[in-house]
Amino acid sequence: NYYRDVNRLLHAVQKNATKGDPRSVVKAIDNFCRQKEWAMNVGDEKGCILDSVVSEVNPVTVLELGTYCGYSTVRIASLLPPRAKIITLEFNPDYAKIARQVIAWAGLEDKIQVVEGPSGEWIPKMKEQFGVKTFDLVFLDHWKDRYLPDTKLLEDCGLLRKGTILLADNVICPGTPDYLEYVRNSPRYKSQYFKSHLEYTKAEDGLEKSVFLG
Ligand SMILES: Nc1ncnc2c1ncn2CCOCCNC(=O)c1cc(-c2ccc(F)cc2)cc(O)c1O
Ligand SMILES: [Mg+2]
Repeated sequence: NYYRDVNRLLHAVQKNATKGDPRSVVKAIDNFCRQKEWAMNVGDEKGCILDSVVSEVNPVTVLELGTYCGYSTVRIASLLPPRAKIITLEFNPDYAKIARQVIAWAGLEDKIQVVEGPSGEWIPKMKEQFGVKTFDLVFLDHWKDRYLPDTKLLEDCGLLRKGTILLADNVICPGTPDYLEYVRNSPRYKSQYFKSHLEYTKAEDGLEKSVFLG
């Protein structure tokens, strides 16, 4: 079952990655998913695009929607300045448990807060619960039909500021048509598509980077 698979992914990290070395954790997961079992991490090809956006934005406050095993969480956190923080929301408690251990192996617990529960419930509580004013970067990688409602929720809760970057995974596969239509046609966003491939495959996929104009 799916839980056993993610457990094997964790063991591959603990076996092949150097404790405290985030990039070796990323490498170990990519090798495992390429050679042993596909898993829905953003992967190494789209991961490089993610790295370049993170390095360009140099965010202090990051929100990630959909932690899964923590691959992109570790990838982002490894590029953040010292005081920067990531809040990452995961709905599935089994995934959250694995992600916490992957994050601990990478030695990034101090930068990352894994929050369990549905994004729709937690986004309205961000300010009061975590003292967040606005996010500098939001990485959307959770249920594809939640990208649009959660983006509107982030707007309504005043969690986006002029210049906040939204980076969305899987806009082609599995696809997020309503979200794409919104960010590409709304006067409140400037959007750009980064063509790539579905993690560990030759299928087309890509990331959509959208700047909130306020
Ligand atoms: N806090 C929260 N609130 C609400 N919902 C939440 C949540 N936290 C998690 N969830 C639930 C969903 O989490 C996982 C979402 N990710 C994907 O489904 C995904 C699927 C594929 C894929 C699969 C099969 C194919 F054939 C082709 C592509 C590829 C990807 O890169 C994906 O990211
Ligand atoms: Mg994804």
